[in-house]
Amino acid sequence: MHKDDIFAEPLTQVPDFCFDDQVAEVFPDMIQRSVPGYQTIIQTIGKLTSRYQQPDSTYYDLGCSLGAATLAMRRNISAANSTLVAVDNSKAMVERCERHLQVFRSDVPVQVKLADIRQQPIENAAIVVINFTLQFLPQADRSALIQRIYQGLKPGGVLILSEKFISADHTANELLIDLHYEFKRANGYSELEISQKRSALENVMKPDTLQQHQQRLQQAGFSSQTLWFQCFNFCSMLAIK
Ligand SMILES: C[S@@+](CC[C@H](N)C(=O)[O-])C[C@H]1O[C@@H](n2cnc3c(N)ncnc32)[C@H](O)[C@@H]1O
Ligand SMILES: O=C(O)C(=O)C[C@]1(C(=O)O)C=C[C@@H](O)C=C1
Repeated sequence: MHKDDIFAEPLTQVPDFCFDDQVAEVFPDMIQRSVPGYQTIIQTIGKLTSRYQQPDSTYYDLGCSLGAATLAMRRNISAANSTLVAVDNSKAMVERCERHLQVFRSDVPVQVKLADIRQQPIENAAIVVINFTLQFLPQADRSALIQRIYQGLKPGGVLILSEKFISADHTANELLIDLHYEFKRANGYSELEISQKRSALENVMKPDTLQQHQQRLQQAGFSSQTLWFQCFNFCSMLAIK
């Protein structure tokens, strides 16, 4: 696995973060060392897939990157006539995702698409996963996507939404951010790497509060929702149609 040292040297100007070749190359190491509970979330997406699968359905992974969640879903689908659709608008990610999926054999067909998730039709879905991707959409576009997902889910279908979040409570917010930085330090990132990555993400990743997410899911029409994972300022939610 290639080590993420993208922000290790001082940069005169830190460019906006983007999912280019350089990031795609180190992504497994980057996400593992940056997102607390990432492995737990991926494994649980697998468990939730075996629980909520339905025959004759489509499964979506929106913002699939290298396909970690796609693979976890695919490994756990046994229902007849299932199809997976994995979507990402980074060419570097999609190319690697396709190669990655070919390494493991499966009878469940996967379509990997280079596209904007805002344009991806959602139809006949048993499960839709958006793992740490909604946070990269302009805030004004988030509700429309969640509404389209709701409409594209079958009755009993589920949305699994993982996000970094902020807290409206200033003290709590500072604490969770600080604990996240401590996690990064413990995983070998230097102060310089942490601060340059923060600058790179500042303009491109705008996290919502948990309340905003919960309200958005409710307004879309989901009959049931729960936070099933939280570690520091990272969480995953499940919403059922
Ligand atoms: C943090 S990564 C997602 C990680 C991945 N879901 C996983 O579980 O390993 C965010 C991904 O979303 C993609 N992305 C961001 N905005 C997008 C958009 N509008 N349409 C499609 N993909 C998008 C990026 O290219 C990137 O690969
Ligand atoms: O490194 C951070 O501080 C993050 O916010 C982590 C985060 C994410 O939440 O998606 C941001 C970008 C990288 O793609 C991987 C993880």
